[in-house]
Amino acid sequence: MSVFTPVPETVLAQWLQNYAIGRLVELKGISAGVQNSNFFVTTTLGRYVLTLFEDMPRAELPYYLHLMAHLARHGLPVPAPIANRDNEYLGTLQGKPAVLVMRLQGASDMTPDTDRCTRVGAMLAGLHLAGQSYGRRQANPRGASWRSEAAQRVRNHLPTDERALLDAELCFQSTLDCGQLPAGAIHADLFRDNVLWDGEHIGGVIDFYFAGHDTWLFDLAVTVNDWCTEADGSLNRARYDALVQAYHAERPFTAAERAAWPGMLRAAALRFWLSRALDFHLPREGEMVLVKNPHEYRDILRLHIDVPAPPLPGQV
Ligand SMILES: Nc1ncnc2c1ncn2[C@@H]1O[C@H](COP(=O)(O)OP(=O)(O)OP(=O)(O)O)[C@@H](O)[C@H]1O
Ligand SMILES: N[C@@H](CCO)C(=O)O
Repeated sequence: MSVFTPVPETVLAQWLQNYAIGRLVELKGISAGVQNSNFFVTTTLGRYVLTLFEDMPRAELPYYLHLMAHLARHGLPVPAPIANRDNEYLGTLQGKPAVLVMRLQGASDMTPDTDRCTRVGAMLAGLHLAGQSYGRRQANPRGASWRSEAAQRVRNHLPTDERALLDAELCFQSTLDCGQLPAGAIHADLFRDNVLWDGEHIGGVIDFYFAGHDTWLFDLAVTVNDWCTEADGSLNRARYDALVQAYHAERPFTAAERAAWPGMLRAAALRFWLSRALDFHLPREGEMVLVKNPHEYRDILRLHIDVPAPPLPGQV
């Protein structure tokens, strides 16, 4: 259930008068999603998604909304936010920050084939290149400093073997120098459930609410860890090759990126192990978070340590 704040039709119909998108025809709560309240909204002029932000600080929202607008303007299948009559993306509805975005076509695919991995790799490279001209900057909210701080909060709740793994990994991560890696606006959560497929095409890339400024390689590692792993955490070589080669064809890897890659796959696995372990061991009272299995990402991390991924393509 992911309508945490109900919106009566009469209230929405009134609120829509702040916009130039016609009159309300239909309002329907969306059952997927665990962070915010989402609704499909149909008006006499089109189909939209309404999001009420439940916990996110209002001051951080413009970065995400303007990034979505920027990427949509560059032709990426990203939902463009709708400006109201005051020319603002962000409004207030039922006391919560609220936004309307375009509703995109398609449904997510949790068992993608190599063709779909190829399309995702190429799209991610395009997203990074288009993001180069985005003027705003906000740090990755789950970047290296968050990871150190989250590890300190969770470590005493872990069993001994996991604590040893965590300590060793933090020590390893502290030796990595990412200063030479190309960076920019990244999605940072490009999991399979955040891509909508419309036939063979990507109809939509959604959920930009973990986006921020970080290395492009970190974004690729997050994506590979979700799209190219088997249930036991091991890499599926065919999907891996498809995704990284398609990315490389659009935005060739640098020598520094090829050297940093094994450590970056580990950093990306650590990020989701930590966020899931925090939600599991230290659930925040009053926050509505669906707890995902932390062991999945602990195991992906272990496998990256034991069996380093094949090198990225490019000149050695
Ligand atoms: N622009 C859009 N066009 C079409 N469908 C959308 C759009 N935005 C969201 N959806 C649908 O709403 C569902 C929930 O959205 P989303 O995943 O962004 O929820 P959330 O709670 O904000 O985030 P989280 O993934 O962290 O739970 C998606 O699975 C998708 O089906
Ligand atoms: N993609 C995250 C959930 C937050 O969007 C995870 O699988 O842990």
